[in-house]
Formats: sequence, structure tokens, C-alpha cells
Amino acid sequence: MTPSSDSTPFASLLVCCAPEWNAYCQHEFVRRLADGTLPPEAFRHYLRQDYLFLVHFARAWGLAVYKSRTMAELRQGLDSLKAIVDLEMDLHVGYCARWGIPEAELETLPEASETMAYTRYVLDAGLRGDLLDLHVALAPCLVGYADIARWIEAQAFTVRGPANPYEDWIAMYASDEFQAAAQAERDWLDARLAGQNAERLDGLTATFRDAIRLEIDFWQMGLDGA
Ligand SMILES: Cc1ncc(CN)c(N)n1
Repeated sequence: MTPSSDSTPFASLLVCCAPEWNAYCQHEFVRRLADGTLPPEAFRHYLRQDYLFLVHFARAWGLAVYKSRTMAELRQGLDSLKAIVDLEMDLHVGYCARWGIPEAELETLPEASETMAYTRYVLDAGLRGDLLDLHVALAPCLVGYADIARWIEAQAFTVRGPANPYEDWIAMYASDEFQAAAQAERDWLDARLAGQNAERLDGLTATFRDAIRLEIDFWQMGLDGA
């Protein structure tokens, strides 16, 4: 990673991974969500696997609790874990039901290899590294979806409102609440990345790039599921 003097540490990480980041944020799956032409079966496949993703995402925040060294870190991990288990999961299950996927089906789903690869990669990054490694592996998920929602909002071809069957999904990630959570994560990463030496930053950049590539595979899995 070649840090630039006029940008924040996390922005420098993004610059280093710009080709992958753009391929992720502007993926065909995202474009077709934006203009409402995504085949419903592709979205359902994505929703089913995203349930399994969220289970492991919750486990990753459990790992963040375990890896914490201060009470502030411990509280941050616990709050994120509770937000997923108590809130996001219920929202997701309700959302799946509206798309015709009953909760009983979610509980017995076979896990796609793309889901397995991504979630276990994140958990492994956290297990073998420290809290910063884990947050960097999680960043494409939190910061990425916030950037994707903003990108969607900025495109001329985007259809908003009831004419787009994916309006709720776009609105959720474009919401002030989700955008604020992503900004808090950017701030946390900026504070922790500052002052890391070049070798450490190279390792973190590699983790970040791998996690983005696995998010791209997750979108592709959704498209291929149709
Ligand atoms: C695969 C994936 N990546 C990110 C997000 C947003 N938390 C999600 N729900 N699913």
C-alpha cells in the first residue's frame, strides 16, 4: 500500500483496491437492483444465502468481543452482535417472508460454497489476526453496502419508489441509520490504520482486497442462482 498524504488511511486503502471496489459496487447484480430488472429468483437466491451470511456475520462480531482489549471495544462488538441478532435477523426473516421464503426454509438451507468461502475467510482473518484484521475483513460488508446504496442513488438509470421491486432494499441501505453506522466504521478504521507501518498496511490491504473479491463472488452467486 502506498499511503497518500492528502487522504485518510481508509481512503488510501480504498484507492489501493479501486479496481476490485468498483467491480463490487457497480456489479451487474447491483445495477439490476437499481433499475429493477434483477430476476426475482436471483434476488430470492441472494436473500436465502444472505440469511446464512448474517448468522456468520453475527459470529464474527462475537469474535470481535473475544478479541477486544478494552471495555469500549467490548461494548462496540456486543452492540453490533445484539443489533444483528435482535434486529437485523428479524428484519431479514420478515423480508424473506414477503418474498415468499418461509422461516422454516431458511433454517434448513444448504450453504452455497460462495457463502462458506466469504464468511469463513472473515472469521479466519479475525482468528489468526487481531481486532483490526477482523474489522478490515468486515469493512466491505458494512462500508461497502453503504457506498453501494449511495452509488445506486446517484445513477440516472436508477428507479426509485413502488415501480422498483427492490425499493425497500435500496432504502434500507441508503437510510441515515445505516449510513451513520458505516461512517462510524470508517472513523474507527481511520483511527486504527493511522500509524501502522508499511508492512502491516500491506497485509491489511491484502485482507481487504480478498474480502472485496469474495463479496463480488457473492453477487455473482445471486445472479447465477436465477
Ligand atoms: C453478503 C453481504 N454483505 C454485506 C451485507 C450488509 N451487511 C449483507 N447483508 N450481505
